[in-house]
Amino acid sequence: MTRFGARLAGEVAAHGPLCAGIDPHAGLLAAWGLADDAAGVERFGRTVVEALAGHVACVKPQAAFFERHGSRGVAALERVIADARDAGLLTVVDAKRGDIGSTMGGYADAFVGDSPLAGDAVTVSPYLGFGSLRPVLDLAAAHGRGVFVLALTSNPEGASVQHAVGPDGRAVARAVAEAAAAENAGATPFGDVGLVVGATVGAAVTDLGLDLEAVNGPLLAPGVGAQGATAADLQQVFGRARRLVLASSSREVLAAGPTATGLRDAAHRTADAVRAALAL
Ligand SMILES: O=c1ccn([C@@H]2O[C@H](COP(=O)(O)O)[C@@H](O)[C@H]2O)c(=O)[nH]1
Repeated sequence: MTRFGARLAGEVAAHGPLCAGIDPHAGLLAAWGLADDAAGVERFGRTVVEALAGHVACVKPQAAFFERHGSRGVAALERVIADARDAGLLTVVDAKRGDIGSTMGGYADAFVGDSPLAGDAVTVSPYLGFGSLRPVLDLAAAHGRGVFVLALTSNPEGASVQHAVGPDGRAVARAVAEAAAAENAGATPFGDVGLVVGATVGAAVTDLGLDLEAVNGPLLAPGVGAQGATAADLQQVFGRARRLVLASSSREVLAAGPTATGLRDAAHRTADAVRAALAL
């Protein structure tokens, strides 16, 4: 079994450091001529997978846009994940789950276990304490899957929690980064426990004393495109940790659909800009 980190490193080397989001917003569904229902989000997601398999390192379906259609929407998400698996395209299921450890075991089963909702990796929230993530970290490792832990999110509201300084004098985000680093110690080319660090966070990484190079795990960087960050911002935010960066862009790429050519061209353009900005 090849671990997630090793598989991701291979895909990034082949296709560039871009994870394309699959976010079937109501507005995008309308623009693509699709209904805002479970069938519409399924067609949307499957179209993106078909267009981008073999062209990007991974895709990131946003669970919320499928869940808003209830059980049929969840079934659509399962179908999109299955298509990606069949096409050899890595998936990061953006579910941002987090709960007390015993319940986290349920989420672990759902997203990194044997369930049809399991992709290659899942996003999780550490704000019930990093230790509450133990079930998902352990199950992901047992299945060769990955976990992306929210550290410095791309939204401005995140700072009120993530920049707060704990009793040990460390910012919350720094404590999260150090806990992830401990999970990845010694892994090559890097480990399976990544962080989410927005491309929009400016100088926060430096100001809060995060050593992202030491994390030695993939750094998922949303915010490129619709949220205003540019590829050039990645160099400033990530500095010496740039080999770990996996930029994420959803709306900007998706707006170029629904044709396969439009989606591919937009994804290639973004991946090329990211690669150039990071001097990879
Ligand atoms: O800090 C975060 C974590 C996740 N996201 C997710 O990314 C997309 C938005 O991407 P756009 O390129 O801005 O369309 C969406 O699924 C978010 O939940 C994020 O934006 N920031």
